[in-house]
Amino acid sequence: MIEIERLTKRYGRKLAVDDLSFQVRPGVVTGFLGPNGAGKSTTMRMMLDLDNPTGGSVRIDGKHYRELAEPLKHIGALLEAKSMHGGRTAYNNLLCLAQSNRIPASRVSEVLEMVGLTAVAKKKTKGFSLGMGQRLGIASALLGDPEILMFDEPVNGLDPEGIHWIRNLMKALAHEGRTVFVSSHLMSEMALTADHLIVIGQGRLLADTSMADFIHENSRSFARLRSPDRERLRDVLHAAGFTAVEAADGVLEIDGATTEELGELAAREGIVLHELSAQRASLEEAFMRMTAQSVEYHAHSNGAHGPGPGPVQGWGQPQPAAGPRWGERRPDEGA
Ligand SMILES: Nc1ncnc2c1ncn2[C@@H]1O[C@H](COP(=O)(O)OP(=O)(O)OP(=O)(O)O)[C@@H](O)[C@H]1O
Repeated sequence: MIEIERLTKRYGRKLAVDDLSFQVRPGVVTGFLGPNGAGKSTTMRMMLDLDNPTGGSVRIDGKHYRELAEPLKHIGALLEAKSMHGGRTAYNNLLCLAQSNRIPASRVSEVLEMVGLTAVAKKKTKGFSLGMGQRLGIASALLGDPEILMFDEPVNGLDPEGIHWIRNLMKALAHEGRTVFVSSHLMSEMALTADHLIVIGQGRLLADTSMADFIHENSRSFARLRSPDRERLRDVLHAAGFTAVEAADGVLEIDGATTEELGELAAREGIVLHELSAQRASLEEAFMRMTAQSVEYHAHSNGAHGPGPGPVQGWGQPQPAAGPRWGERRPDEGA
């Protein structure tokens, strides 16, 4: 278990992490999300005692990192900018780490095998590809067989097979009862991997919730109906008390009705349907709605980014209906 309490980090005038409190629990994969510059890496560095907090604390299994005698046996981490000694072989890089934590040398071969690097164990790491470097970083995280694992952007540089492998590895580690904390910019990947989410924006906690609730609370769900008899369908829906909105492709979109209700209504009225489908936003859309107000860097473009944000129900308080999204201009930015 990782416990973050009132964690704060200030760099000069920049408040990178702002009074952040949350816990990362064992047995599930917890995703760590936030727009660029939200403070994720700073938070992760403070978790590993690589950066000193301005205020607040991090506890790893109830202790501060520096109180852990052999930290690799408690927490293993893959950080984005993991530095390995390029002049050493993969094996020797891991052996040095193992020796400093009184981990038997036999474990080095074991973790190299686990990450698929046995064949290049005796090669110097300076020639490693990004993907091989990631695998070696993951091997170093697994070295001490720790109960807590932290991965910052683990799929960076991995090919589809590698992405599949790391996804299954994280799930398996969580299934064994370990604490798994992972950050990623790849929303589709996060949606497939994480059970729980911690979302931050501008250093502050925006959400601490299950994946399912996050998507449910931050997205519009509606039904799509397509019929060659659209006008009559619209009248029938209206008479039944449903509001149908016509989308650009001529499909009717109806909020607040189940596909069962709508299908049965159409059948009763003898209306042919060519499509009847339930629509639910992706994690990416939900994330963009949730974090719209806290995106630090905005690209200047004409912003072709799918459906615009509608009213959002946040955590106990209503969020602004339509904030700037990635690729959009903020109202105060002028032409
Ligand atoms: N050493 C530093 N000195 C000054 N400012 C810093 C330093 N490290 C981070 N920051 C600032 O703190 C904020 C948080 O940065 P951080 O790298 O933690 O964000 P992040 O969520 O990991 O971003 P990204 O998704 O882009 O990796 C940013 O505004 C960043 O510019």
